[in-house]
Amino acid sequence: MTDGASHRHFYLCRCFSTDNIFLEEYHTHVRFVTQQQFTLDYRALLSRLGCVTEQQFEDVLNKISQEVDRRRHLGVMSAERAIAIKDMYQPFHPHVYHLQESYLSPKFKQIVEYCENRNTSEEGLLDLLEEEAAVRVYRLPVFEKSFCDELVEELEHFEKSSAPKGRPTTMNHYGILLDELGFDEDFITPLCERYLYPLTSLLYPDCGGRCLDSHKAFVVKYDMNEDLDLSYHYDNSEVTLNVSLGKDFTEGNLYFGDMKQVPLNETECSEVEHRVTEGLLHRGQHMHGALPISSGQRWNLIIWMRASQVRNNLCPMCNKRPTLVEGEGFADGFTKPSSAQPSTPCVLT
Ligand SMILES: O=C(O)CCC(=O)C(=O)O
Ligand SMILES: [Fe+2]
Repeated sequence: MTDGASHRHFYLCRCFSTDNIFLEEYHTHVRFVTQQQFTLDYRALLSRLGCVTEQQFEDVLNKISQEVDRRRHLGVMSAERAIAIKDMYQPFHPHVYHLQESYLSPKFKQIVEYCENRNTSEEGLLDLLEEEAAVRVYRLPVFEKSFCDELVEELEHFEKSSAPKGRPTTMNHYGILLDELGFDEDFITPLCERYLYPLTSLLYPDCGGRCLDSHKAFVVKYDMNEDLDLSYHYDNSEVTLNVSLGKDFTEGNLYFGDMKQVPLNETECSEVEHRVTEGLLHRGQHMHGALPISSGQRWNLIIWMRASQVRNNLCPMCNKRPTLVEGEGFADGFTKPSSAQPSTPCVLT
């Protein structure tokens, strides 16, 4: 990452163990600090959503307790899995772990080259991009098809192996955490630094697009017998890239509403199609979800890109100044101000 960010220490916000706990059955996110607070805040709402009996409420409390437990141990468990994977897993296509120019679509490289020129402008870049699929959601070619096929083959091979596997996010059950599998250093980090940040700098200067310094990368998978869709949410990112890798699928469009501050009843959604090899760039706080696929299998590469300078002021998940707690690796992208760090301000325009 820029300024040697990979050697920096990153943190989580304390809200990670209390906020945004997703209750699948009720398609809603909740906050749990104490049972008393939770009952007061959510009993009536949950009962309107169908959680009526004592037993149902008890089940909800148990689910929350399991999720909180999972989150508390997540960093350590993930680091342990990464070590075990390195130890026992034999990659099928070892070369896909190292980003090469030949994996990238020539048009993508041309767009990035444009961004690196001296006389660039957002307008000039928008002319080169495929389309603005929804407000400030940009479509662009990213990979060559042959690379997408090999990457999915690699991921399927990993899925079938006996190596330990984590869950990409609280909301996705199926998919792969790419840092655990060893994609960070030679693939995701160079993809971000060399290719994506020049783009985000021009497209999202107001959301930290010029000072992105860490990421969380994962692959989500939808299958007729597994997850079909994804509920409406915002990401734990400043800017997200979502690339369709295949395989064959029908439906499963993304839909975008408004920024998370806008009330739902004032929101109109627009649907955006996934096209294999192409990526969609969007603001992390732009609410979105995925419609169910109606056949096949859909794999997407998701990169949540984060700007410590933005999130250090306001945690995007609890909307408060973050209270830092220790985490592993890039954690959730928060940093402690330190005199040892260069203090070039990231200007938000
Ligand atoms: O299924 C998709 O394409 C969207 C996934 C997504 O929004 C996420 O994982 O944050
Ligand atoms: Fe998302």
